[in-house]
Amino acid sequence: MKPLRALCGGELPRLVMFDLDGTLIDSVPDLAAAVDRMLVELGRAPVGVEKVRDWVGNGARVLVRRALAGGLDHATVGEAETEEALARFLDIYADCHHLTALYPGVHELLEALSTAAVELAVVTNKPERFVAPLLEQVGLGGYFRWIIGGDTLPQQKPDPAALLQVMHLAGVDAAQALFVGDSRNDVLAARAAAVPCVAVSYGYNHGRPIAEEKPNLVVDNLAELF
Ligand SMILES: O=C(O)COP(=O)(O)O
Ligand SMILES: [Mg+2]
Repeated sequence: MKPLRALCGGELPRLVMFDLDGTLIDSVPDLAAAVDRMLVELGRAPVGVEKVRDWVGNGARVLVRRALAGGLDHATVGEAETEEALARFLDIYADCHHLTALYPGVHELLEALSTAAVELAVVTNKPERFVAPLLEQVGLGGYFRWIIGGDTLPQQKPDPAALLQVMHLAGVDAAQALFVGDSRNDVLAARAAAVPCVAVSYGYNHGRPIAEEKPNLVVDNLAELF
């Protein structure tokens, strides 16, 4: 696991925290199906998977607001409209997990890290209630000691609060930890927590190359890490 050691001062990290959507799982086909069903129920036109791919990354509430606005800028969407649509979306998405799949290399990396007794966590902006069932469904049920969702704490990424919380629970400082994500929010959260950040090139970053955010390392497949 040479690339991991190189990022953590020559030692293996003691804790690796992972983003979920776009990093471990390709969840956009299901998220898009749920967004489109919500829009149709509200009497609007569906938007399709490519648009939704660019709108994921700031949690369910922002995703729904972007869908209502038809674009990234959702400032004009009203509160009552948001609440009604969000309730529908959460209800629909709860039954919409059959298209979600693991990315290549994920299972192998998690297996290698847990064999090396590295602690693992998920830090996602996705609502917490969906995380454990999804991990179970894609065969990652047993790997993660801590799961922080987008509604677990008052703050979401890019705020570093969730990363700091997991490091505190694990008794690990920033130099012994690593964060792996796919979006600008992940790189910013890791930087604010002073944790080295690996970014995957295949995820969801509003259609922009993640290298622009200057993570410590970019990989095309997580298997490159070991
Ligand atoms: O639900 C989202 O918006 C994205 O979640 P993520 O933080 O796992 O990428
Ligand atoms: Mg992500």
